[in-house]
Amino acid sequence: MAPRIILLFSGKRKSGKDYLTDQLQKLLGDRCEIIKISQPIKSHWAKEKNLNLNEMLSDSEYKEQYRLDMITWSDEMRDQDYGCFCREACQNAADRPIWIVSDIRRKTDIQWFTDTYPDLIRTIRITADEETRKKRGYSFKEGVDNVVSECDLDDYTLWDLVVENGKGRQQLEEQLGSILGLLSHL
Ligand SMILES: Nc1ncnc2c1ncn2[C@@H]1O[C@H](COP(=O)(O)OP(=O)(O)O)[C@@H](O)[C@H]1O
Ligand SMILES: C[C@@](O)(CCOP(=O)(O)OP(=O)(O)O)CC(=O)O
Repeated sequence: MAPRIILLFSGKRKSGKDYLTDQLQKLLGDRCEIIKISQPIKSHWAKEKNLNLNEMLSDSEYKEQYRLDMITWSDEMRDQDYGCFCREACQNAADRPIWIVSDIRRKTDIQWFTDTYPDLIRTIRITADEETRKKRGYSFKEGVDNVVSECDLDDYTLWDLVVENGKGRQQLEEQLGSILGLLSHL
C-alpha cells in the first residue's frame, strides 16, 4: 500500500518536532509511519565513527557533538544529489497510509517530496519562542544554527499549517486536532 498522505514537519531545534510527531503517532497507531531524513545520515555516521545509533536518534546531548560534522558531510552528499537522504529514508519506510516526516529542513526536501509524491504532501511548521527552546536545551551554535540546515525554511511561507509549540501553545489535544484536520479527507 503506497502512502495516501505525507505530512512534512519542519521547525527549529527544540521546537518540538519529535515530541509532537511522537504524540501524533500514538494517536494514529499503525496507520502511520514516522520517517526521519536524518536517520540515514545518523546511521552512516554511527557506522563510520563507531557511535551508538540509538543515542544519536534520541533527543539527548549526544548527537550534538556530531551535528556540525554530519551537516558538513550530508551537505556534500546533497550537492551531488539533493534527494539522496529523502529517497533512502522512504525506501526503508513501512507500507502505511499516513507517512509523517519529522525533520524537513531544506526547500529541496519539500521539492523532492512534492515531485516524488504529487498531491500527497502537506507541510507543517512547528514554532516555539527562543526562551522556551532554551529551556528545552537549545543554545546557539555557530555553523549549526546560522546555516542552511536550520535556516533554509525560515522564509518559506506556503505551510499548510503552523503549530505554535512555545509559550502561546494550545493544549496538546488541540495541537493534534489541528494536524488531524489535514487528514480529514482520508
Ligand atoms: N509541548 C511540549 N510539552 C512538553 N514538552 C515538550 C513539548 N514540546 C517539546 N517538548 C520537550 O522539549 C524537548 C525538545 O523537543 P524535541 O521534540 O526533541 O525537539 P526537536 O525535535 O524539534 O529538536 C524534548 O525533551 C521534548 O519532550
Ligand atoms: C545532520 C542532521 O540531519 C542532524 C539532524 O538531527 P535531528 O533531526 O535529530 O535534529 P533536531 O531534532 O532538530 O534536534 C541535520 C541536517 O542538516 O541534515
